[in-house]
Amino acid sequence: MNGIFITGEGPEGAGKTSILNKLAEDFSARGCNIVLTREPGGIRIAEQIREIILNKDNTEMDARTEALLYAAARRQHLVEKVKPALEKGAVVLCDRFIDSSLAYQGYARGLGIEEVYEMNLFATQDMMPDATLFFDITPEAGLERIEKNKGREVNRLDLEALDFHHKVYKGYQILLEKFHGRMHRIDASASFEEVYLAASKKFEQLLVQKGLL
Ligand SMILES: Nc1ncnc2c1ncn2[C@@H]1O[C@H](COP(=O)(O)OP(=O)(O)OP(=O)(O)O)[C@@H](O)[C@H]1O
Ligand SMILES: Cc1cn([C@H]2C[C@H](O)[C@@H](COP(=O)(O)O)O2)c(=O)[nH]c1=O
Repeated sequence: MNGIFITGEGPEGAGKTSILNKLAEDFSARGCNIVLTREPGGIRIAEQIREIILNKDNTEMDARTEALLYAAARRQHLVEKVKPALEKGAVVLCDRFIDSSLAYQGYARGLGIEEVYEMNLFATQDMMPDATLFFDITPEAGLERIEKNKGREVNRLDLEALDFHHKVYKGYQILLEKFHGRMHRIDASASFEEVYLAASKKFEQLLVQKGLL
């Protein structure tokens, strides 16, 4: 593939969406071909699956059903949007990807990181991101930001107990070790300006290395 596939990961309220939006805006202005997208979603079918997964009324959803739905949305999004963009040499910037499944379904839901990884590799045909920016924040601090953000709709996973969000955080720490070459930790507890500076520095480095900037 000619482009580069970069994902943003982290617990709820880490600031991923805000930072990725600004990266896309600023680097597009510098002439980069940025495709900003998200998971679950980014295309029609995956947005429909998102509605099912995140609907607050779907409290009876089984953990494996949940994991399979995320993987199904991922598959469709990858073939329909991500791969074609990469083939055209774009910088694909995706808000969450496989690591979310490993942290949330694999570790926090207790399905097993390796089991969920295997199932997702079937969905992606072994495709993984080139690099991942991990926005590191404690669950308490992230959830506090979300509470202050009155405009944001609360989804089914936000409503999980604090213990679940602690497990998600622990899951991500395991992934940081497992994928230390790919995942780049960014301290997301700092001010927006400081977090953006750290993220844009790393992002720029990745694009330069790939010859895309
Ligand atoms: N560094 C920061 N300091 C304080 N508030 C921030 C910071 N970054 C983002 N915020 C605010 O925190 C809230 C959550 O940010 P954002 O939606 O970008 O996080 P997120 O990681 O995408 O969350 P989620 O994954 O739960 O959707 C927003 O109101 C945003 O303006
Ligand atoms: C891709 C993916 C996501 N999740 C969870 C993480 C969040 O709680 C929601 C997505 O909401 P956001 O506001 O867009 O961050 O879904 C997950 O559990 N597993 C996944 O693979």
